[in-house]
Amino acid sequence: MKERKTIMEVGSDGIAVITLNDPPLNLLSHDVLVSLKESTELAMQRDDVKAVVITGSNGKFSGGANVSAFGTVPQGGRKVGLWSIDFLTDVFEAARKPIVAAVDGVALGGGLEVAMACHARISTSNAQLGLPELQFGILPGLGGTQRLPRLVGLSKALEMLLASKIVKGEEAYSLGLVDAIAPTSELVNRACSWALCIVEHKKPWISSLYKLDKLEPLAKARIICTSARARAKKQSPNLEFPLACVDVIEEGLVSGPRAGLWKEAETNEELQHSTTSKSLVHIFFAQRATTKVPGVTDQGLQPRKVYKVAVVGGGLMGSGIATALILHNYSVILKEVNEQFLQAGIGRVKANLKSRAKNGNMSLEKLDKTFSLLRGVLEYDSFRDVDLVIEAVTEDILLKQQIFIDLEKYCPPHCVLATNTSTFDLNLVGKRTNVHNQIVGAHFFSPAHVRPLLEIIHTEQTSAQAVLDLINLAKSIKKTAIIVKNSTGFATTRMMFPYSMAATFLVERGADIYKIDQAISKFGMPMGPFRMADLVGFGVATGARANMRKSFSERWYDSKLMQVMQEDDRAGQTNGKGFYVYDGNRKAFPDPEIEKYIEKTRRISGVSIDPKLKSLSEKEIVEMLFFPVVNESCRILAEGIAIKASDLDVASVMGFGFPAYRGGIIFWADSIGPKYICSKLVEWSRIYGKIFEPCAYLKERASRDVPLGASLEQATSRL
Ligand SMILES: C[C@H](O)CC(=O)SCCNC(=O)CCNC(=O)[C@H](O)C(C)(C)COP(=O)(O)OP(=O)(O)OC[C@H]1O[C@@H](n2cnc3c(N)ncnc32)[C@H](O)[C@@H]1OP(=O)(O)O
Repeated sequence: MKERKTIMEVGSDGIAVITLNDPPLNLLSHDVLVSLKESTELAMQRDDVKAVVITGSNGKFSGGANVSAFGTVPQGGRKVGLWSIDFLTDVFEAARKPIVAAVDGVALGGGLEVAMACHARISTSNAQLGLPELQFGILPGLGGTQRLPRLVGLSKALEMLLASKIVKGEEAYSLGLVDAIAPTSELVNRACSWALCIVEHKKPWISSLYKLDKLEPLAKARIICTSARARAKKQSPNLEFPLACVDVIEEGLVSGPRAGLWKEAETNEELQHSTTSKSLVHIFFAQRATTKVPGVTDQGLQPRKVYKVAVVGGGLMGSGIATALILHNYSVILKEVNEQFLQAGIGRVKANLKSRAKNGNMSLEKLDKTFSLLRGVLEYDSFRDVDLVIEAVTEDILLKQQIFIDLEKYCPPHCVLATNTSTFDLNLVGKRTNVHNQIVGAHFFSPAHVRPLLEIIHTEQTSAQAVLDLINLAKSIKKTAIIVKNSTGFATTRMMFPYSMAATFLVERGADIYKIDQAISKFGMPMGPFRMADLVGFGVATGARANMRKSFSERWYDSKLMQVMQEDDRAGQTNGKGFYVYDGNRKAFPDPEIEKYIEKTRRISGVSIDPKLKSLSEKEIVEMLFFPVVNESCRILAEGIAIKASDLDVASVMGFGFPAYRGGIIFWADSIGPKYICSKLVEWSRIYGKIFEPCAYLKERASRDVPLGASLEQATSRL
């Protein structure tokens, strides 16, 4: 028998408790909404029902609409406004009996919209409430754009909507989004009592849609909308949907909430079919798919509990990693080689915490408590009871090898031994040990306590348990992990090297540094390759570059530009002079002087200006920088280094800031088509050589017009 999507129980007090019942998240599928409608109508008809309480099974109210159904035609066809206006507004909110929401767990998107259409809301203090629809490039579609501003005020609503911000129950209460807080064990009872109080006129019966007290006067509201638009444009100049969100809210303020509801429904109908929304939905699922790892997560293994972690090396990476760990309540030992380095490392961790406190993300009391989880050491003696070690010293293979010899000697047998490297072959790192099954790569991105990606690398010999333990640790420190096979540069460093290489290749042949950076920023990257090189610093990653050059010599373009600049004491943002010059506030300015370094580099390399490359359009610049990245990503897939294409999408977005609304590198490439990309690479490789030559995987997919993101099985089934 088909399980019912809502369960209704009528108590002796005359309250019908309707429970959304589609675990784990009670997503609002068509079936769930139909069932909610039927149960609500039944409750309204029954004479023994005085009021209704809506709640969710499995400790969760609802995670909102099922986003995998976006853009598809729902069962029974699509009628704009069917659920938002015909049901939630005209049946549910207009009901003759009061309805109270009892919110635990999550009430997100459509889930919160159902709760806001109720006449009161009781929540637990830890419940998570929000309208994160904009993270999918759509607007709330069940009246959220109209009800949220009327419950919490326009400014707060815009802040929550435009940033997809989720608030906890306590904050929701202080904002007026919920009417009372109750512990989980008493939640439904409290909601029932509240509903009875409404029936007995002891509590107000409020329709959120017509609430006025929180709304700013129209003239002020219009100013707020105008500045919200300006902020949204500045923050995401390529995106239309944040502006559409403000328009829809404003329509409701100017012409009334019902007009706002219609505009919301019509706008959403369009947005759901947009490429932007499809790309963002893709990234959402791609991110969740990263930790489904054949041979690891399908083996019935349980992750071991990690109590104590050691970090070797207190430099920028090590201190960032240690910060990330203590921020998530791990006890951490930080090891350095001498007192001076140790104090510097500890100082960096403290500075990281202080900067969080300064930004209001942490109280001073919490800072002290968090900092107390860190202990600095100079010897390995205290490594005897650690569960996991992360080595994070400079990219020096001999040093790393020595450290792993020591780790084998001092750490317990179960201890996972991770190396934070961006390029080195793990077998080389552990070459002089006998613990290859425990060695795993943990490639963090700097600053490690901020950036959300972790690349986990395994060799043929790494045990599934070690990988699983690290996946689990990543989850607990809120990192998205992609799992890849051991090789030089792994997936992330390798997929991006052709990007900066192509950029300098073009500049040496006449393309303008600042025009390149501008084109790439306009495309949606946080900054262009030269501004990025300045930020990272020229001296950083020299060891990594040398290693990459050795492994990929046949398609490596060895530009001397940075070296020439370094010889003249230009090191990037750190010393105020790189491809840009910087003022005291770290503001970057183009520098005409740069031309002399480029000319010197041209003389060294024997390269001359190419008129075609000197006058590239912005579109051509984007293609010449990113198509080589697509090409290298194809090699990575062909060699089985990444498990699936969507992992590279996640890596490009979370590791390098590739715009999520383009879906990640492979998704974006497929939106252009492998045929076009391959034809361009063929054309450029004929003129400019190996660095642009398309690989066999790309050529083969292009010739058969099979998407690059299709798995091998999918690709084969199209034969
Ligand atoms: C009409 C409306 O206005 C439109 C909407 O409602 S749009 C949807 C709004 N809702 C959201 O944005 C919530 C998105 N989901 C989340 O943020 C998180 O999943 C969560 C906080 C609810 C739960 O997090 P967590 O417990 O870590 O579980 P998580 O792994 O993310 O999700 C569990 C499973 O549910 C799936 N899932 C979660 N939310 C989903 C959604 N809204 N639609 C479809 N699938 C969803 C995940 O893909 C995952 O599937 P898997 O097990 O096959 O990998």
